[in-house]
Amino acid sequence: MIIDILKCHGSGNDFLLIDELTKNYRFTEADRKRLAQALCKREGLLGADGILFVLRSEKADARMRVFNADGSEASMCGNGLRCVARFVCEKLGKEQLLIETMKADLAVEKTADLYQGIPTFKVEISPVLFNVESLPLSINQKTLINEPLVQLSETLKFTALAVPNPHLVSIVEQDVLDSDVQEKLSQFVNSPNELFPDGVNVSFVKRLETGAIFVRTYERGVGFTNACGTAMSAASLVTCLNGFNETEREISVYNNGGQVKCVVHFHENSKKNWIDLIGNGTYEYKASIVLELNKCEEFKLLHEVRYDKETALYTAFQSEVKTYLQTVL
Ligand SMILES: N[C@@H](CCC[C@H](N)C(=O)O)C(=O)O
Repeated sequence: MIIDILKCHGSGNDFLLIDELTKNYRFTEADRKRLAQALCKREGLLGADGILFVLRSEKADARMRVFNADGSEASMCGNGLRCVARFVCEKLGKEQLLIETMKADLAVEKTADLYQGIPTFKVEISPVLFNVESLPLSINQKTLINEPLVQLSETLKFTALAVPNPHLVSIVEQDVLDSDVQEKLSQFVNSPNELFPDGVNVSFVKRLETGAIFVRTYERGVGFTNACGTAMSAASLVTCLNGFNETEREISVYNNGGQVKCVVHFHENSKKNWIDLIGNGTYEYKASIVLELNKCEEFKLLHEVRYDKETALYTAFQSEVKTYLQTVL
């Protein structure tokens, strides 16, 4: 069969988007898993952090399913949702949409360019859950908010939250960021272990200045990525809880793939808490691949159309971010 692929990224967190909104591919669950494992391989012809399947929805404008590079399905993907927001907005000729995801229907909209010429989208990250069962995290307490988790570290403090995919966030200093602590700890919690039976996305956060943070994430099912949208949203919220940033105010979140903005809407007794994640949805190329679904690894690339202009604009933005980061990290 022939499958059309759109290669896109949000903050350098890159995806293969497959359109099932206007095309009838009819994948089984096993096909989706195999496609993710085969097409996302970095040493292969395509390579990506995950696949975004865009489907029809009965209750929203479209539905997004996200599969990590290892074939596991995630409940949410913030950077991916921005790419899906752009794709569906352009298909339907709209600027505001509702996208169905595994656990919530989320509002997305086109917004002012983050940097000249960069298509920018604001997406809702919710629900926000602190009860440890929602990750799940197996400890004898209801929540873990800026507290030690001695099984992982004797010195670091962690916050565990689901937005709604699971995140473990620690605010650290530069020496810890420069060390191999994050990699070792992330590999442990993402291998069979009793603390996080389903694994967890692990983010280390460095405070840069008021209203600005740097976030690096080891993603469940992938490894270190340039950026993780739900992690940057979760990290922004954690810095508000720690009193470093303020809710309802824009926070610049820097990452190894660029920068996004987050606005945290969180109030202790509020019925609904959420985070606005604002950033690019950049297209890299369109391609068609030929494969047999039971032999996904053996696919052939038919042709490619590249989006050179917008890719170049994003690269210019990234160099500005890198220059800034060299002065603060
Ligand atoms: N990169 C994503 C999150 C993708 C899913 C994650 N690896 C998980 O398994 O929860 C994002 O931008 O949020």
